Amino acid sequence: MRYGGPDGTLAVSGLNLRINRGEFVAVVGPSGCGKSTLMKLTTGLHIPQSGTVIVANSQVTKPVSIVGMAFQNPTMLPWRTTLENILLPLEIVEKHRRRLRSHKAEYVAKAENLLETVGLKGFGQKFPWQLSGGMQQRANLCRALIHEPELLMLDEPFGALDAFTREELWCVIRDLHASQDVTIVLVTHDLRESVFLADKVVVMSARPGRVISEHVVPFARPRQLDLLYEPDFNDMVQKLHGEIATARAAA
Ligand SMILES: Nc1ncnc2c1ncn2[C@@H]1O[C@H](COP(=O)(O)OP(=O)(O)OP(=O)(O)O)[C@@H](O)[C@H]1O
Repeated sequence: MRYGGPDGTLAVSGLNLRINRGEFVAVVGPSGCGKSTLMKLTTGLHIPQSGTVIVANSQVTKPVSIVGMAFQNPTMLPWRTTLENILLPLEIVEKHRRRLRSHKAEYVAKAENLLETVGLKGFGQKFPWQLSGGMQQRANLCRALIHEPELLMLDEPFGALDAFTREELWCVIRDLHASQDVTIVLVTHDLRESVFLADKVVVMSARPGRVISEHVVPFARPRQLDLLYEPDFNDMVQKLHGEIATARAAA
């Protein structure tokens, strides 16, 4: 995938990655290696000049509707309540749009249920600007999940949060993955986050990005935050750190 025409930036090249249904995969790598590009290729926001992207057995040629996305900065519409923001994707995805009109109460109940799951019970009527950064990020997750996506793409969703809020949200994501039949791809700079959450951590090379290694995370689920202090956990984090440092140096 190259941006900006034939002389533009080659963001990813020779990138091969297979993700199984229901799997939780974290993607890590040096800054600017093409992690976000990989997300955009997977969701059909960009179409590669060569190579193919296949999601749910179909080649991606346009934005994929079975996907939910959450990025670092929650872009909530300030004039809509949190609940109305969460319902927004349903107004966009054709399949849901018609149903939303006739079954509004059902969808509102679902949004309220999701708000409760992420610890925001009763906050649906607040406007986004009345919520803290961590609360907005939780609401952002609800919005990504409202149409029951089969694939959830998370691009640095907790990057802007303090360490405690981030760990709380790791647990929210962990529980969502355990309770819903959803495949999750998480792009992150935080190696502890990748090892705590994922089934498999994929390391990318420096730009143009390709996969240089894949590591199965051996820790049993459900994982508790105590795991962060286990020697085996820290060994794995350190190993990943070393690989990324080497990939950066090779650039
Ligand atoms: N729309 C675009 N137009 C031109 N170049 C782009 C565009 N988007 C990304 N790039 C370039 O492609 C390369 C890969 O970018 P990408 O955002 O995918 O990397 P990343 O690994 O997500 O970066 P970071 O770790 O800093 O978040 C970078 O050199 C970036 O400058």
